[in-house]
Amino acid sequence: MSAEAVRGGEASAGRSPDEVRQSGETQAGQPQGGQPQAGQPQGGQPQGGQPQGGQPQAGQPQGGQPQAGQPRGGQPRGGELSGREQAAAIRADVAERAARLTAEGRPPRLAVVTATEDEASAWYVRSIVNAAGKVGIECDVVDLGPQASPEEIRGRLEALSADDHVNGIILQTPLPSGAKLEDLASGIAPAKDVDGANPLSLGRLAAGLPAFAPATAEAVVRILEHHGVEVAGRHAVVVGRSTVVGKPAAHLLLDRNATVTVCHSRTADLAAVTVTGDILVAAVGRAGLITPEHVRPGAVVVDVGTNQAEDGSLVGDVDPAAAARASAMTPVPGGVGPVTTALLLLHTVRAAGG
Ligand SMILES: Nc1nc(=O)c2c([nH]1)NC[C@@H]1CN(c3ccc(C(=O)N[C@@H](CCC(=O)O)C(=O)O)cc3)C=[N+]21
Repeated sequence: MSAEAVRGGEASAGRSPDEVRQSGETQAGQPQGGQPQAGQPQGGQPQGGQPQGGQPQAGQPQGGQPQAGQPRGGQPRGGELSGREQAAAIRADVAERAARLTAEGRPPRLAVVTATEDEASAWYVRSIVNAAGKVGIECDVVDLGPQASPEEIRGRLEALSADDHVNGIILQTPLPSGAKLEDLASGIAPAKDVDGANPLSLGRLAAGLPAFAPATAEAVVRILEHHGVEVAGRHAVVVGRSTVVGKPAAHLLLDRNATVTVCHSRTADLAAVTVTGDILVAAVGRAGLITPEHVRPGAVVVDVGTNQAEDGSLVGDVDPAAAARASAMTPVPGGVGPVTTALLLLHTVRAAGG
């Protein structure tokens, strides 16, 4: 992958993570075996659904007013669904939990395993190390280099899984050719699988059982919750079917009672499908793939893409011009990305028992 790299881009569908949260009984984010949960508020009910008090919420028609798909005369458009404040709040919570764990003599520790020179991945690793340091999580980067063999990577994951000092493990993507995340990640102990990459985690997620969700997929639904965007009963269209983002995001949305459609590179007439979405999630890894014509007027758009533009800047999968048609849209940078990193840290303290 060169110019384009995404969290879970379709092209690199070789990654996974997971978690779940049910809108009821089983909650997600809980590793098996009575372990602590993954980044999820206890108590079942997704919060953030509908704030009381009549404040206009992004992406929610007020009082029977225009629905997505109808012109929204007079409604504010182009609202921004920032992830920065939410990420800061999550990190503050993580810092408290980490301090408690450290005081108890069991400092939380995350291992980041990487075998790539990909720029987006390198950026993410630096950002994890940096953020972990600030919240009091110890972070080891295990750089195996782009020539690492699948056996070598798997061996490391198994050793880290067996290491009592390590609470969380993330295997960065992309991987060297011939190595497949879905394959290798089965070497990550489910209780330490903080980016939900082990196929067991994804299976549990799909089955509605507790598991860590991929941080990026969880960030999609958390950002919607945070901004009070109603999900239940609405049509969510997810573009991209990677194991790290598209598929798990679809499951998380389904768990929150959305009606979910998943599109991909072989979808015939993509725009005809995406314009039916009240909520549109773009997780493909191609800059500008989603144009204004793909967006239902009044829809809420979540842009998961982190593509490097020719000038080196970071751009999403969604053409910024689409914001004018949306009632609200996540920015890139400053949207899903910061929440993703914060959730990975939250999963780590959860895995550590905090
Ligand atoms: N197993 C695995 N899981 C991943 O989730 C994963 C991965 N491998 N490999 C690499 C990609 C990349 N990725 C990003 C996460 C946050 C930002 C992020 O926070 N970006 C900032 C801005 C960055 C900038 O300004 O350059 C933002 O959106 O505001 C970016 C990229 C996760 N990835």
